[in-house]
Amino acid sequence: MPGSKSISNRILLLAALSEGVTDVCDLLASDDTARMLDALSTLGVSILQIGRDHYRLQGVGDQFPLRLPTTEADLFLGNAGTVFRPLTAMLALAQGHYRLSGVPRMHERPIGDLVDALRQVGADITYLGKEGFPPLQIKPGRIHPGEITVRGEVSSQFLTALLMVLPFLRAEMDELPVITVAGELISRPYIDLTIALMARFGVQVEREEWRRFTVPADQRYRSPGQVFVEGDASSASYFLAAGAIGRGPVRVEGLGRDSVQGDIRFAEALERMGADIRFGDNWIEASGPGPGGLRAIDLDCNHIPDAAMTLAVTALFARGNTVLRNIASWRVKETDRIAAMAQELRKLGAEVEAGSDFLQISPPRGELVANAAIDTYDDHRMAMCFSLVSFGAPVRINDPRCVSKTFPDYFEKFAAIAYADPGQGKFAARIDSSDIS
Ligand SMILES: O=C(O)C1=C[C@@H](OP(=O)(O)O)[C@@H](O)[C@H](O)C1
Ligand SMILES: C=C(OP(=O)(O)O)C(=O)O
Repeated sequence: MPGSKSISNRILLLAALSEGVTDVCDLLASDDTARMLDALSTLGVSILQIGRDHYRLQGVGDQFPLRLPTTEADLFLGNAGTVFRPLTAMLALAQGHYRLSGVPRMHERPIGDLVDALRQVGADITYLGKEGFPPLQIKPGRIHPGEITVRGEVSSQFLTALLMVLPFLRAEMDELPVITVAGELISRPYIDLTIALMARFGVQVEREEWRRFTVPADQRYRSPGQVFVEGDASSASYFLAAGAIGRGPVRVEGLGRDSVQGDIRFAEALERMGADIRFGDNWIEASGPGPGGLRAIDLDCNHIPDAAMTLAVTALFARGNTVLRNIASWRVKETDRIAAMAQELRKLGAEVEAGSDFLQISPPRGELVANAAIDTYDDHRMAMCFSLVSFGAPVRINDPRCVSKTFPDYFEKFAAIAYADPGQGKFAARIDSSDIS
């Protein structure tokens, strides 16, 4: 598996904010990590590419207030939530003038909760377009330590962003910088991931439940020297589903039973659907009962928002009605994923009910509709998920290159599992640069 997007971008940011030199190995090569690398080097962080997936960063050091070598920059951050949100927090604390923008869809993805939270500690942030959304203008603020309250129900990335800069809100007296979460906190495993990676860079977060977070004074980010990025658990979900839908086995390498990524729990969902899952230290393997042998599932997906999309397409191969609950955050990601998923599944003959925060999917009574043209809405996960349809019927996937957000050679790898076992019947993939079928 290619490196985890969530780990890659966190490590790059933490390395940039550390004292010392960090060697980052097995970094994901994709649009989202390119946005982070470009932004950090524009901001004056020295980054050396040593090998294809190996980068050396010289951190700007831990200082209060935070100062970056570049004090004025216009940053284009694409559609990368794991870049836009954390950099907003970092630059709000830095004493400079920065403009942050992205693709049109990024300008429809909310950021108001994070901006409100940063303003509580003196950040100077202006909306350049619609109130509550990028693009943003950041100016030197009068940053002071204090209590921050942030809402947790739109995206966990706001809390992640605040946690990562919390060591820079160092109190001058006894007061500790504290973050309190208001309302429900969604996508919680990503917060565990943030805290685990901060610890690797020498900063221990203390928390009471998932409500109150603090960094005891005088902890600074220090480079761990060398860090390795685990394989991406969300990317693994497509291959594990392939193993479950076909007979498999399909083995993914680069992550295993002790993964720090929440999406590893996708494997449990497949198991509940009837797949056979095995874990090693550095691999996961899925095999299945074959087409038609899986059972539908009713699942609260709050903890696996990305991998849950893979379940929606796997549901086409399962007996019964699959219900995916607690997925309201899908509406503000790369596209409105609830609407997009419902629309495209229906093209295959599935019966789909889409609610504000759930999807119910019943597979077609007979065969899947053959040669449906699936639209991908510039959403990498739509393209990757719908490749699984090919286990049941030929399918065309429009604009497939959107996979470059997190997995540029996805279809080449997917085709490789097809060719690895031609005995599985009608399954074959044809790829050229503009068209996948
Ligand atoms: O922190 C992260 O790395 C991520 C958090 C999740 O977003 P939300 O917290 O908005 O659900 C997830 O969907 C995204 O792909 C990556
Ligand atoms: C939601 C996703 O991305 P982002 O990091 O841009 O939020 C995703 O990768 O599914």
